[in-house]
Amino acid sequence: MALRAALRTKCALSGFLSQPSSSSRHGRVCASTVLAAQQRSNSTSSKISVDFDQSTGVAVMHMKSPPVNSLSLDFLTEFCISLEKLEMDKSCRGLIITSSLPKVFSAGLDILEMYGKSPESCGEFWKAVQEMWLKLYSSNMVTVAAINGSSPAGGCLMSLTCDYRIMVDNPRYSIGLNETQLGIVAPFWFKDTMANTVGHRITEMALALGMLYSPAEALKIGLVDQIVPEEKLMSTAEQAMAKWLAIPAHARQLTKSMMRKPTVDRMTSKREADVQNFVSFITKDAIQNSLRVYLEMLKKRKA
Ligand SMILES: CCCCC/C=C\C/C=C\C=C\CC(=O)SCCNC(=O)CCNC(=O)[C@H](O)C(C)(C)COP(=O)(O)OP(=O)(O)OC[C@H]1O[C@@H](n2cnc3c(N)ncnc32)[C@H](O)[C@@H]1OP(=O)(O)O
Repeated sequence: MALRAALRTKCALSGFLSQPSSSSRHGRVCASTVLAAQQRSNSTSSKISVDFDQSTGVAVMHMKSPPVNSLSLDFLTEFCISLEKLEMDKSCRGLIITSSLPKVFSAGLDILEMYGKSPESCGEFWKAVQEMWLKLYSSNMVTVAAINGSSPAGGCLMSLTCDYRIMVDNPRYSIGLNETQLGIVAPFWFKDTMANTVGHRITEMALALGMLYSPAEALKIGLVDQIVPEEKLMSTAEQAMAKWLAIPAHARQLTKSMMRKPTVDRMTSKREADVQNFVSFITKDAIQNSLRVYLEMLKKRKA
């Protein structure tokens, strides 16, 4: 409810995909300049910026929340607002999600939202995570993840909700659902999303061991669809997008829904219980202790 209220308030306050301003009142301008301006629009919030090209119907969402694009409540709220607005704009048919930060696509859920927080805060946070997943996994747009850095846990989940994943081929980057390494358990809908992509057995091993894969390994198991050099990432994403957009929209959307609906329905039917499960699990002393140890390890690794 809090997320929905925040979405309503923010939507009302901010103009999204701000109308391109015509510069004609400042005198004569080149027609192609005006056309280009009319065909592109930009929206920026503190953690997300969106470039929308009306000539292609494709928006690029840049995650820009240093240091690691962790999915905090604020980040998720902004993310969902941006997504909802794009979804409502009938001229937007495709979305590419990428990171503006070097080396990191997204570090996954913000651990500080789960550590030392009240049950109420944890519950609100979890609802926002559910909302992000639901919106992305059932989006009518073609969604492409352009993964230009590490993408553990919730970052991997975000990528998995997209229709197509392209990752930069840099062995320093990794991707996977590594929750067990933090002493926590990926919820059933994280597991379902991964199993729908790479199959049951690979998911079982990957989750149990908290596996993080290099781009080449991720390609091998089908966790990503393509790996490319960094400089080719966006052009490859645009090419993939064009291929998906060439399919008649109703046929593509119905097929997507047919493939994903059982997973979406399972989650939505258990949504409340899932929040309760998360809150009671994450606030346990033993789990809080595991998160503390993991946070300390992250800090030590840095030192
Ligand atoms: C049976 C019932 C089950 C019910 C369900 C119950 C529970 C499910 C619960 C939760 C599911 C959670 C999914 C998640 O997403 S958990 C998050 C997992 N994420 C990670 O493990 C990533 C950790 N981070 C890293 O590995 C690296 O930071 C990374 C490779 C992403 C980047 O490395 P880099 O060297 O560039 O940066 P660092 O120096 O490591 O980090 C900089 C800074 O950022 C802090 N930080 C990193 N990740 C996070 C994060 N996820 N949340 C919050 N903060 C993060 C890091 O500590 C550094 O901070 P500081 O030292 O500068 O203060």
